[in-house]
Amino acid sequence: MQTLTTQATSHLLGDLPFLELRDVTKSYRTAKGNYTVLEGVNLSVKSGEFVSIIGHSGCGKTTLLNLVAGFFRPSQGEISLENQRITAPGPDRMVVFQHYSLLPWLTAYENIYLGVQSVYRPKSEAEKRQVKQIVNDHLELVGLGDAANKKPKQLSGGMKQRVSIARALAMRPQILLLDEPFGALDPITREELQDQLLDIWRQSKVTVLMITHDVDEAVYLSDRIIMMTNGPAATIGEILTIPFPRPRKRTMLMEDPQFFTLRNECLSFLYDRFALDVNHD
Ligand SMILES: Nc1ncnc2c1ncn2[C@@H]1O[C@H](COP(=O)(O)OP(=O)(O)OP(=O)(O)O)[C@@H](O)[C@H]1O
Repeated sequence: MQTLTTQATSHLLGDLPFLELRDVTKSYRTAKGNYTVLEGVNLSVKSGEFVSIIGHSGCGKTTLLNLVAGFFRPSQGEISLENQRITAPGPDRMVVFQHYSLLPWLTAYENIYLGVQSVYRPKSEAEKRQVKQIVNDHLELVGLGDAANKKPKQLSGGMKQRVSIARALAMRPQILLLDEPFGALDPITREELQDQLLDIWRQSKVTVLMITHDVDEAVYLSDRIIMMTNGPAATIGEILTIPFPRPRKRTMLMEDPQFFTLRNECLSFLYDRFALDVNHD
């Protein structure tokens, strides 16, 4: 077991604190007063780690991701990346949403180019060539070199999501924040993209924080699964470490009894210990 855990986490880049959430509370101001979504969230993520967040709808997963992205500030507590407090969005933290958010009038290439040039602001011809190279490299990375000149309406859902991931990665972020990235895709495309995401993650060594509602997906992809309690004032209820070595092979994992033990731990957390009261008013 010890060997397995060491193998499984050997891709992590050091033991220094990377992303840290300390006593994070977030309240929204509403017409009925303050609504506390998250309370006392503490989390430490290592560089290169793949962490998934699961929890019932409305418990505050997107709020948590938005706080790390810097779209909002915590009401209390603090979030830091490499000991620098996060106070605003930045190219070191890129978000990929469920619904692609590509500009429909631009090609796949142009969608990525727009983001990259806003970060690098190339002036000389050499810098412009470098930016073009970065865009092409990332289109290749997600296997879309041939679709560079297609507009979003000419791409499938899976291809659009790959453009979104390429666009985010092309900014060379330290953290990739994925908000249900495969939620809108059919099951086969979803599995293909999960495998592709694992390849990309291994190549880019980016740290990933991903929200998902799919327990199998979380167990297959993650180093750790963060399980959120129900809101209001949700917090981290439990953290599950996934000990499978990498690279992982889906077919082998699906035959491993430990896969089902881990999956059942998540399901029991969600549907026994933190089941939603569907009969509430
Ligand atoms: N800007 C806001 N103002 C007030 N309330 C908000 C705001 N944003 C989110 N909320 C509320 O905070 C709670 C948590 O929302 P959030 O989107 O973070 O949950 P979630 O776990 O990501 O949900 P889902 O899984 O359905 O996407 C919800 O009750 C939501 O209505």
